[in-house]
Order: sequence, then C-alpha cells, then structure tokens
Amino acid sequence: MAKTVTAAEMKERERAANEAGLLYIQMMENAGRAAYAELKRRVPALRRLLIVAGKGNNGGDGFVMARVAAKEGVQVRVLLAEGEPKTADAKTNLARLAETAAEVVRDTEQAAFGADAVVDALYGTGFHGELRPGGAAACALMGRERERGAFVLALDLPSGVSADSGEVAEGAVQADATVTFDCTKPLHFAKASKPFCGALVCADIGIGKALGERET
Ligand SMILES: NC(=O)C1=CN([C@@H]2O[C@H](COP(=O)(O)OP(=O)(O)OC[C@H]3O[C@@H](n4cnc5c(N)ncnc54)[C@H](OP(=O)(O)O)[C@@H]3O)[C@@H](O)[C@H]2O)[C@@H](O)CC1
Ligand SMILES: [K+]
Repeated sequence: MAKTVTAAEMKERERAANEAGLLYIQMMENAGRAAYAELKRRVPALRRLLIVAGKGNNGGDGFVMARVAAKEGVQVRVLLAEGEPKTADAKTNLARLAETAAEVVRDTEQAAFGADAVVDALYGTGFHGELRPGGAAACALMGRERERGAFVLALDLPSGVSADSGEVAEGAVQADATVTFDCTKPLHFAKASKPFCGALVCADIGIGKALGERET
C-alpha cells in the first residue's frame, strides 16, 4: 500500500528526489507516461483524446500525456484552460508538443471534438479555495463530456478538490479514475472527496527508488 502524504510532504519528497538526481522534468515525464499507460488500460480503443490543462505542473503532466498519445497516432486536442503555463517544466512540455500533431486550443468552445477520453490536468495539489469562472467553465466542460460518454481520467486528483482537506469546491470534476503519483494524498480517502476520484491508482514515478526506500 502506498503511503499517504500531505501536499507539503509531497513537495518535500519531490525536492529530495530532485536533489538525489531524479530531476523534476523526469518526474513529470514519468507521471505523464504512467498516467497514459493507465488510460490505455481503461480505454483500449482510444482514438480521440482531450486534455484540459491548467497553468501549473498538473498541466505539465497533461502535456507529456498529449505528446505520448499523439506519437502513438491518437488524435489529441489540448485545451489551455487557464492560458499559457507558468512553470518551467510545463512550458518545456508544451513546447515539445510542436513535435507532434496534437492541436492546442485556448477557448473552451473549441474543445469538444468527440473525444473518447478526457484528461483532467487542470489543478493538482496546488489547488486551493473555490473555482474561479474560467476553471468552473473548464470543469463544466469535462462534466458535459462525461455525460456524453467520454471517460474522465484525473491527474493526481479531480480538479476543484483540495488535496489535504478533501474539501470539494462547487463544480469540481467527477472522475471515472484518478492516477496519483508516488503517494496517495488525504483527499483520496476523505469522505466528501473520495467519490469524486472514481477508481484510484497510485503510480510509481521513481521517487521511492531515488530516495533509497525499500521497494514494496
Ligand atoms: N513538483 C514535481 O516535481 C511534480 C509535480 N507533479 C504534478 O504537479 C502538480 C502540482 O503542481 P503545481 O504545484 O504547479 O500546482 P497545480 O496543481 O498544477 O496548480 C497550481 C496552479 O493552479 C492555480 N490555482 C490554484 N487554486 C486555484 C483556484 N481556486 N482557481 C484558479 N486557479 C487556481 C494556481 O494559481 P494561483 O493560485 O497562483 O493563482 C497555480 O497556477 C501535482 O499535483 C502533480 O500533478 C508531477 O509532475 C510529478 C512531479
Ligand atoms: K487534476
């Protein structure tokens, strides 16, 4: 069983792993690849994929997924729901999408294209408070896509949920599955937020090994 840690403890594990030689950009690569492998297990006939990305590292994980999927021949559309990414690693991975046929759109209106699956890469452990109008619109889009039959996979946690308290903001994403990274977080088990996660998978992104922890 994976350990459960708070958002601050997770940041500290990532910092220590980076210092031990597993660079942040490699952790993001591992996270995006692990999530994509899980999505393929759940939606084997994946042909069209919509990635809804925020401006932080959760969005960066989504850009990695977009690249890997597009290189496999999946039709990929990426919605920059909060505008351009703000973190260095997310920026790098958005730039790398130019290597692929993935389409990047900036308007919620342009996002719907009959996707089989939608990746919620809007907010991860950095989310706090209530949804603002742009975020609420992106979450509502994911809700409509799910009602239409698309499989919704959340990266780390469903957007609109706070990692430590499990508080669920009005309009939060309902996921079919959530892939979290390295360790689970309190929201995955809190009474109010657990149902929003769907099936929970904790993916190994190499941090335990980098920290010299015994493999389980
Ligand atoms: N670190 C690593 O090495 C690894 C990290 N990984 C991944 O990174 C994720 C954490 O990334 P992160 O810390 O960049 O935060 P993230 O969750 O993307 O969101 C922050 C953005 O959201 C915004 N925001 C917040 N609240 C908001 C609101 N109510 N309404 C609107 N906006 C709001 C906030 O904006 P601000 O509050 O500053 O305005 C900020 O711009 C983690 O969950 C995992 O997926 C993996 O790649 C593994 C390696
Ligand atoms: K998310």
